[in-house]
Amino acid sequence: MTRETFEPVAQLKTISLEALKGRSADEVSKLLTAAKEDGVFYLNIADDVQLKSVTNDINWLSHSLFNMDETEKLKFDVDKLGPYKLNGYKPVGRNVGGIKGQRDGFESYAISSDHPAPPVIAQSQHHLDEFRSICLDLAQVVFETLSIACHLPDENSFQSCHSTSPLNLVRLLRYPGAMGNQTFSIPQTAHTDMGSLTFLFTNSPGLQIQRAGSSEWLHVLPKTGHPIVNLGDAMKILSNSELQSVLHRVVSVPGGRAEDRYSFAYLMRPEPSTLMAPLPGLGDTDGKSYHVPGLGHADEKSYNGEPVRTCEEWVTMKFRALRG
Ligand SMILES: O=C(O)CCC(=O)C(=O)O
Ligand SMILES: [Fe+2]
Repeated sequence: MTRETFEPVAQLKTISLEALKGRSADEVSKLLTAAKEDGVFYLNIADDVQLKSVTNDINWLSHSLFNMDETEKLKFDVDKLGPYKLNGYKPVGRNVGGIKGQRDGFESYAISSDHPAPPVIAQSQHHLDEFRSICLDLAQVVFETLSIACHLPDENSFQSCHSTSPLNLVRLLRYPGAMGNQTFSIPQTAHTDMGSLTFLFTNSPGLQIQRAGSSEWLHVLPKTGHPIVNLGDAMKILSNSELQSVLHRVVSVPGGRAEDRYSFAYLMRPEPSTLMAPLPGLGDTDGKSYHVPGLGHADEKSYNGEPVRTCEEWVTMKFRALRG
């Protein structure tokens, strides 16, 4: 496989976690630019020994889990384990694919709360807890830095609406290589993530992004010790579109890969009761009044012509549209 197969390459900013923690003015401004212009960046955590070890553990879990028999995996069907799709297995082909008429080409397993799960997940519980806790710490640094850069007061900052939301999840993914090897295919269709921040870990190329206003797809190549951090729709809405959510997809390049592609991510979402509208200080709702049956307290406001929903209601609505 040649590197040329994965051209053109996205030149993303690399943000140093250490420099963010030290509140380096240059790094704060670099992060803000990346969040405004790209909605995605590499986070340099290369020196973090604990994270290196836990990513190995999660990789092991992922291989063990996906190597189980399909019938075993389907006993934990994500669509049968709760409305928010926070736990369980999605087989290849359940979603639409990236090419018209084709289905998706990846299997995934969502893990959030205590739920019936294969024994291998129970065995990895302490690794999962460690992984979540590290990602929450990383997210806190990113939220605090972006809040400072956007001049947000503590009480209405990005971190104020994120703690350990029950809507957060770990997602393990496997893209079977044999399926993608014959022709160009798009196993994961173009989408923006619905939540706030996604910390994506992978050793394999295949991820592409498209910048706003461009039709060109750019490859995001994996970088050891650097999770890829995406901003999702929630950050765009909370920031009144000051910050971008990035459009991305996963492709298979002909002849580029015979082996399976693995990735895993920690997906962060706001707390369930957070209103999906700009944070005070970054914008305003339309001031129109809506009555939306069943939406309780959110019926007074609208944003961009849509009723303002809580994050919980909004996640449910997004999933209905995705599977639809
Ligand atoms: O597998 C990847 O690299 C991307 C996964 C992704 O975009 C997602 O699960 O939302
Ligand atoms: Fe995504």
